[in-house]
Formats: sequence, C-alpha cells, structure tokens
Amino acid sequence: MLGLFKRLVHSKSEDVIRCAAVVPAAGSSSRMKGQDKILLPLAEQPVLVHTLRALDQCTYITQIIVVTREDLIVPVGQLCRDCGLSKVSRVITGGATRTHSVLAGVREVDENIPLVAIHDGARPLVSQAVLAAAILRASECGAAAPAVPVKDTIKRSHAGLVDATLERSELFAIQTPQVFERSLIRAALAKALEDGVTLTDDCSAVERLGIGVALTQGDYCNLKITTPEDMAVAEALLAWRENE
Ligand SMILES: Nc1ccn([C@@H]2O[C@H](COP(=O)(O)OP(=O)(O)OP(=O)(O)O)[C@@H](O)[C@H]2O)c(=O)n1
Ligand SMILES: C[C@](O)(CO)[C@H](O)COP(=O)(O)O
Repeated sequence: MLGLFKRLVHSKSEDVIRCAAVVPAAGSSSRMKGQDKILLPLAEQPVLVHTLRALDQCTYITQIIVVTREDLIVPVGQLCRDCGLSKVSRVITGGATRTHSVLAGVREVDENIPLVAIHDGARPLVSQAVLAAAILRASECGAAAPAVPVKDTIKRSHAGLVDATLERSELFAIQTPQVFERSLIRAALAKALEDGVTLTDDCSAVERLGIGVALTQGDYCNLKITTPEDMAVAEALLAWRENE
C-alpha cells in the first residue's frame, strides 16, 4: 500500500515537470575538415534530425529552441517542419561562441517553463534514459548533467613534457543535456560573457558562481560528433544499438 502511494506521489511530481530544450547548432565544424557536421547524413538522416527527434520524444520537454547559423535558418526550419518536429518553436541565429549561442537560445525560452536542457546539436545518439535522468535530477537540485568515467589515463603536460598523471577515479567526461533552472543558467551565462570568460560547457558557468552541479548517469554512446572518424563510430553505434 505504501509502495503504491509512493509510486502515485512520484509519478505526480514527474508529471508536472516542464523543461525546454535549447540546441546549439551554430558552430563552424572546424575540426570536421570543412564538412558541416550538423547536416551530415547519419543512417540517411541529418545528424541534427536525430538529435531533435530524441528531444521531441522526451515527455518532459515541451519546447525546443534550435540555434543555428544565419545561412541555415531557412533550411533548418524547413527540415524541422518536414520531419514533423512539433515541439520546435523557434529557429534562431547563434553567436560567435557556443556560450553566445546558448544564451541566445535560453533567452527565447517561454517564461513559464522553469527548466532548460541544453543539448549539443552534434550529439545525435542521446538516449531517453540519459535525458530523463538529467532532467529529473535538475528538477530536484537546480543543475545536473550526465557524465561517464574516463577510460584512458589522463596526463597533464607543459611544453611537451608530462607534468602530472591525474587520479583517474576522480575524472569524468561531461556530456549534454546539461539541465538547469532557467533563471540560474540565464544569469550564469550572462555573467560569464560579461566577465569575458571562455567556457567549453554550460555547467562551468554555474560552477564559477560556487553552485554545485549534480552528475547523472551518462552513456558512452552519447558521443559528440567532432572529428571525421566520429561519423563512422556513430553509424556503428546506431547499428549496434538497434540490435541490442
Ligand atoms: N558559436 C557556436 C559554436 C558551437 N555551437 C554548437 O555547440 C555544439 C558543440 O560545439 P562543437 O562540437 O565545438 O562544434 P563546432 O564549434 O561546430 O566545432 P569546432 O569547434 O570543431 O569548430 C555544436 O552542436 C555546435 O554547433 C554553437 O551553437 N555556436
Ligand atoms: C558541452 C560539451 O559537449 C560537453 O562535453 C563540450 O564541452 C563541448 O565542447 P566543444 O569544445 O564545443 O567541442
């Protein structure tokens, strides 16, 4: 009986979670050797379509803002309509850095949505489990992101020489979606830009304010397409996942 009550209470609180997704996809793909990775075909669909489908299917996500380059606003908007991605409410122009692009997206989120999940357009293999875990944890504590333990031994180097071997058990590779209370991430990103700080993810903007970010279960399949060989890895992972 108590178990049933707990399940009812739990599902009720999960029912009322409302989260927007901001998808930065305005990069220049410079490490991809001249190919626009966001539009490269993966199992015959553009990378970005895989990403947006996963977000569209997440029950907690009620609105999706896509941030893209100026020259891609029209084709990306058309792609979203053609693919029936009904939660995409805006396709907007990004900025000079990922942080500028993300903040532009966060500013477009409806004011009545309390949570924002920031997810790279270039991470097409995100699972529903990874999305849900980060969103649910952020709804409890305000800031959460998926991570996986690093598999390699990580060295720090200066001038081509090793100067330290880091303690691997303390190291994690952080992924997206990175999920935050909307007002928190908006203020944190604005402050980082105001301070002229360069960030490689959104958690860093919150960390530098002294606010804790919870880690949730990530997935080694949730890779970010960065260099050309990542496309072959993503194709293989998709095929492997379908046979699982
Ligand atoms: N000014 C920028 C830079 C990056 N991104 C997006 O942020 C995500 C992660 O960035 P990254 O993988 O570094 O993409 P690029 O900047 O395109 O790649 P590169 O650094 O190789 O040029 C990508 O979906 C990318 O499109 C963005 O929206 N706006
Ligand atoms: C946000 C991110 O995907 C987390 O792993 C990553 O830091 C983006 O880095 P990049 O320098 O834009 O590739």
